[in-house]
Amino acid sequence: MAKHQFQTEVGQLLHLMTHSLYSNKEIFIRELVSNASDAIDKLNYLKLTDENMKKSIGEDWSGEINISFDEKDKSITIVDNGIGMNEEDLISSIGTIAKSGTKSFVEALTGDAKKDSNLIGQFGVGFYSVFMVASNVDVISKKAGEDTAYKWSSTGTGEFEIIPVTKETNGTVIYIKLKDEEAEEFVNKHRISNIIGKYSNHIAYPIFLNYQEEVEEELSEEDKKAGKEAKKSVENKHEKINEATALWTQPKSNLKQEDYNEFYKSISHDSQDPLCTIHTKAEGVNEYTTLFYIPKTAPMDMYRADYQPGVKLYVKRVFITDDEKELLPTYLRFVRGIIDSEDLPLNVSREILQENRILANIKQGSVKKILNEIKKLAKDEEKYEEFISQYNRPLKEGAYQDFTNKDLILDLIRYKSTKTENGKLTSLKAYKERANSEQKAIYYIVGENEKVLRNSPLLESYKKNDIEVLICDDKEIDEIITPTLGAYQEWEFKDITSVEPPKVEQTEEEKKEVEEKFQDITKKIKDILGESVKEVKITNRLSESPSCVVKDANDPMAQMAQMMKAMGQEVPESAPILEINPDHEIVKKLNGCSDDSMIDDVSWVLLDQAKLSEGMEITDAVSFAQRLSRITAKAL
Ligand SMILES: Nc1ncnc2c1ncn2[C@@H]1O[C@H](COP(=O)(O)OP(=O)(O)OP(=O)(O)O)[C@@H](O)[C@H]1O
Repeated sequence: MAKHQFQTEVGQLLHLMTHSLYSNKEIFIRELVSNASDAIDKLNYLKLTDENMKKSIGEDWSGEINISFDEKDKSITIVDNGIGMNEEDLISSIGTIAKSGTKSFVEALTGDAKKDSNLIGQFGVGFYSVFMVASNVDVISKKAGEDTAYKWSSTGTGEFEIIPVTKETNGTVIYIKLKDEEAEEFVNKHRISNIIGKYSNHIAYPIFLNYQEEVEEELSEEDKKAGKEAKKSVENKHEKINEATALWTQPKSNLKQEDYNEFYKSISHDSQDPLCTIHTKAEGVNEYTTLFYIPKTAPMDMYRADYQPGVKLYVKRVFITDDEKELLPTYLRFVRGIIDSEDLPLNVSREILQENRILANIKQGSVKKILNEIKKLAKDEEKYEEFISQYNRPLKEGAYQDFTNKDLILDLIRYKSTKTENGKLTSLKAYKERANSEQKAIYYIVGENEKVLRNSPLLESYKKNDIEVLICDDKEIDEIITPTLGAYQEWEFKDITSVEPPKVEQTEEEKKEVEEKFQDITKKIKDILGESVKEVKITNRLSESPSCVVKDANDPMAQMAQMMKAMGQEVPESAPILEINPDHEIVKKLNGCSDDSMIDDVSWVLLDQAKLSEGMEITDAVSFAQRLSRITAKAL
């Protein structure tokens, strides 16, 4: 008898399952049935592709799931004739954490039972949900093609044990001894049938419910009159309780949204209905069916490098893989669903898949279809807000990655802007429609804090000229992606921190005159600030602020830095250009000032407060405070 300790995270998880996640307990049946169906999928595939396996399990083998219950024993048993597990599989699949996601699951728990139980499937910890209702679980399994069977048992506390046992056929038996307080609810024919009907109706294999029922003999009228007593006997029932047809093979006209929703829940483990359902049959050069869903809430692992892909590949209804990230481009990794191809060979290997032309066509068609459906969704403002709140970021990735569909994706992305308020967003199309047709550019500013961006002195001249500026406050992605976007319908994207400000009414002569007037002071400030600034110059982009900092657009190092950032490398910030406002009181007075220590202090304050207004860090906060005190003292 071999005892094993659960890995720490499994231990934590089990503790949570048994103590905290008490709402929606019924999903344990869905999770176990879905595992059984996956196990049959795997063997089905081997039967079709591996002659030895076909011989070993027999030509006539076909997958099925059997559920039985025992009222006296307070137990439910779920049996499948799928691929099964050997000792190693049992340890690695249901003892240790096979997937790194489980740790994040434990970390992501909110304490809200309903939300937390919704997380269960997303992290692939489905099996453990059984401990919400079980006091003891035995998993008896024999791997197809092997001789020894094993029994895994656990009470869901610190450890589990595995022993060899005898079992004739391949597959897995899950014996669930229910906690006393759960038995009444779940050891019940109607309850089990309802749960299966709700979550597992379209599992592609038959699910049978086996139970015993006491039946009374039907008496004839004569016998009744004669007072004969009806004999009672116990009958063994074997009833199919699901449709057992792959949902996506049915014509759309036969399916209700309700059917689609339940199927979605069974494949995604999400407890919410999907935001959008896209069912397509493609006929022509390639024949295939796709059924895609967009979840209401983005999958928890969307920003993890080891995210689980959400699309399963089938060939002629035979499951091939659910672990292929190439089925859709990475920016659509939130999409859930299936692709079923009529043309791919059954024995496709991963290598073949990656360079397969048929699959490439399917992928291309699927992306177009999904993007067009999102475009349709955009017509419903409320629904689209919901969508954008979850998926604006992956769409931005798409505009960067997917050159073919860039224009379509740009139409789907939404932005904050100086002309939107209260969390409302704008499309680029609407931006363009609002703008003066002479503008011919889309202006934007990037940073990490919306409030700082909205108050940036750099916006002053745009406001004065009634030019809208996009507020890109998702810095991590906007900073890399926006400069690479090029143009939207011929209007180039322009970063306002590195382009000339919009024109103000000023002749060349007037400009020259002002520059000459401030020539000495700008030189003095540059001498004081030294390497901290690249240049100091007079600007006409400001109205209320005395100064601002901008990037040097023509600096080849700045372009290089942009490229390095896009490749995920750390880049040292290069010195900015300090621009000062000749119409501002401070600058005017500074120009006539003869107190050198005052000029020194004010020069640094002009630089530091301009940096602070852009949300940048200043090098020496203590000196900044001291300078302000000195200036204030003199001014009083
Ligand atoms: N009935 C079964 N037959 C064969 N293997 C099984 C069975 N049940 C579970 N397993 C194995 O145990 C693993 C863990 O199952 P679990 O339900 O915890 O997660 P999962 O099914 O991989 O993920 P998810 O719940 O997201 O689908 C499975 O991946 C599978 O390898």
